[in-house]
Amino acid sequence: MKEKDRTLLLAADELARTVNALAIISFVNKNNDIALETPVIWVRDIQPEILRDHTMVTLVDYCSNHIIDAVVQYKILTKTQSGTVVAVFPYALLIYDIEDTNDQFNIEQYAEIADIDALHAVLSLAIEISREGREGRAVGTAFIMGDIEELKRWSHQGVLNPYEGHSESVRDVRIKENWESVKEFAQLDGVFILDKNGIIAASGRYLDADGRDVKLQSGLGGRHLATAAITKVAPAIGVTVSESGGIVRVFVGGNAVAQIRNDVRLSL
Ligand SMILES: Nc1ncnc2c1ncn2[C@@H]1O[C@H](COP(=O)(O)OP(=O)(O)OP(=O)(O)O)[C@@H](O)[C@H]1O
Repeated sequence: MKEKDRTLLLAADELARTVNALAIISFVNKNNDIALETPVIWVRDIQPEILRDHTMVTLVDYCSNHIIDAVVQYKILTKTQSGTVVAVFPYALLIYDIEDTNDQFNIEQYAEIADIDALHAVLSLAIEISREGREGRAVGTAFIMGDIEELKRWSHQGVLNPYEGHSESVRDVRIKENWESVKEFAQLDGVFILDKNGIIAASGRYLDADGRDVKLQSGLGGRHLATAAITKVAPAIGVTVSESGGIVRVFVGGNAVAQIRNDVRLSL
C-alpha cells in the first residue's frame, strides 16, 4: 500500500472516531494489513488517481459525486438512514452526512407504495444482478412492486410463469435463499411483478402500460419506458437493471427517481 494512502486511512480513522462516524468509505486501494477501529467499506473498480493533475474544482466535483453514489448504495445495502461517514480519496478526506443524500433518494418516502424491507431486498438484489450477470453475460430485468391487482391488470404473461402454484415462502424476496432462483428467472424475457410486501407474483411478465407520454433520458429503451409507464398508471415502484451498462434505476410516478451506477461498488 502506498504510504500516502496508509496515512490518509489512519487520519480518516482518527477523524471518524472524533465525529463518531458509522464507517469509512475508502476510494483508495483495498488493504487488509492496516488495522482501523472504524469499519471500512472499500469501493472497488475506481481509479481516482487519473484525476491527479486536474484542478481543485474538478476534484471536489468528482469527490462529491462519488461519495453521493457510494452513500446511496451504503444506505440501501445497510439499511442506514442517518449518521456520518468519512470518505477517503487519494487526495482528500471528506466528512459526509448520510441524510444529505435524502434529496437524491430516500427509500422511506415510498412506504405507502411498498414495504421498506421488501424494497431494500429488491434494490440489493438488483444491484447484485447488475454486478454479477449470469454465466459471464450481462442480465437486464425489472422488478415492479406495488398494488398487485393493478400490476396484473397492466401486464400479461409473456412466457409461462415459473412462480405459478408455489408457496409464498419461496416467492418472498425478503428471504435471501430465494435470490438464486430470482437471478435464474431474471434471464427470462419480461419482468417480475411483486405485491407490496415483496411476494413475487410472476416473472416473465410483459408490461402493457403505454410509454408514449413518459419522458426519460435518451438512450433508454423499451424495458425502462414500460417500467416508468406502469409506475405512472399504478401505485407501484419499478426497479430496472439495464443489460447495456448495468445501471440500476428506480421509477416512481413515471419518473426516474434514483440511479445506482455499477462502477461505484461497495464491498461490505
Ligand atoms: N413492455 C415491456 N415489458 C416487459 N419487458 C420488456 C418490455 N419492452 C421491452 N422489454 C424487455 O426488455 C428487453 C430489452 O429491450 P430494450 O433494449 O428496448 O430495453 P432497454 O430499456 O434499452 O433495456 P436495456 O438497457 O436492458 O437494454 C427486451 O428484450 C424485452 O425482454
